[in-house]
Amino acid sequence: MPLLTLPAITDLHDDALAGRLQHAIDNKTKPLGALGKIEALALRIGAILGDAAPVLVQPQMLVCAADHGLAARGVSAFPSDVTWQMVENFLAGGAAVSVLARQHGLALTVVDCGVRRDFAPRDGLVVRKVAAGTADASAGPAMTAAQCAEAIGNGMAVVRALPGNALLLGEMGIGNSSVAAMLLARLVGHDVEACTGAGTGLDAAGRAHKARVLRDVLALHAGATSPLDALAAFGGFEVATLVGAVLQAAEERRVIVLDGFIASAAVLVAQALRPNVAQRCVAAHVSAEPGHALLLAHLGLDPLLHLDLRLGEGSGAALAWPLLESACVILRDMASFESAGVDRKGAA
Ligand SMILES: Cc1cc2ncn([C@H]3O[C@H](COP(=O)(O)O)[C@@H](O)[C@H]3O)c2cc1C
Ligand SMILES: O=C(O)c1cccnc1
Repeated sequence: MPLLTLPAITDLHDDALAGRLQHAIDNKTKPLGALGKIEALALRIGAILGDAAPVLVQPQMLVCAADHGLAARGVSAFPSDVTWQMVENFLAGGAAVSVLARQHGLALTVVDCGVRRDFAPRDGLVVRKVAAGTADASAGPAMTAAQCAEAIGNGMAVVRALPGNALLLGEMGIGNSSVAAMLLARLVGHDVEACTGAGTGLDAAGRAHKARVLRDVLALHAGATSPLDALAAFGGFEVATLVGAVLQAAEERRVIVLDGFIASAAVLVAQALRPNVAQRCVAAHVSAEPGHALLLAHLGLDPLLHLDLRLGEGSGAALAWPLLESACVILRDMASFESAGVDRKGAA
């Protein structure tokens, strides 16, 4: 009996639709290609939603939170308690992702995937706790295969219950930039040093310590080479839950909006499991974490924004959201040369 059945993700390739979308964009009242990357964005959203006049409805910001045993090894500038404190802040409406989600009309759902502290029930909180934090990955696997499967299944179930056709990815979990670095190093083959950044703000010595710890953890789990084994070895519950969320959203052909390094690491795992996932993705921005550019390049995704963000939470995805809406409005509402009676280049 498999622990979990992952959805099949079809290839979106559709020459007829791609042709219609390209024709629509090229006939808008502008020089060819003049809307730059917004044109590519419009083509992508149209392809994902299977519609030459796409409408984004009920966008969902999903912030998955959990704690990491590895945080005890001093790989973050902040203590693990910040994870639950920030969950409270998300729910109280005061965090960056809370205010940006409110500004842009994004429904915010926070998932307790494995935070060490329990939360009082309230609107906007979904409890899908696998355990109170992962085990220390420097001593053994962060999670068992069964826990990993449970978290992925949780992410699938959470998205299944959410309306809309767009999913924005967010996360919170002190220590999780280490998880993203190790997943990138293992699944793509980069040296871990190149994947390791300051996270919440380590200085040079702290970053060197972090890279040493991660190198040892990678060596301890040298046999964890498959996507699921690597995910179980390094964690975390929020990343695994996001993997499930991404797979479910991909199956349903929702537009998946990546945030920073950590949310993107969940997409890296999902794409390694199901190679058509990245077709459904939009990279909101490239974060200041050095691994993020490497990760996006591997996925073949071109980030919309370069803002030196290094926050996570889904904040960058929320900031990029208006660009997705603009891309759809351009496809739907902008006049064509014919409809507006504007002469084309070379017309008499
Ligand atoms: C106050 C505060 C708010 C945050 N919101 C997101 N993160 C971010 O920082 C963490 C990753 O960095 P590291 O691996 O160095 O711990 C994640 O929880 C991430 O979302 C935050 C971090 C802090 C301190
Ligand atoms: O890029 C990110 O997602 C990020 C970077 C630093 C800290 N937390 C998140």
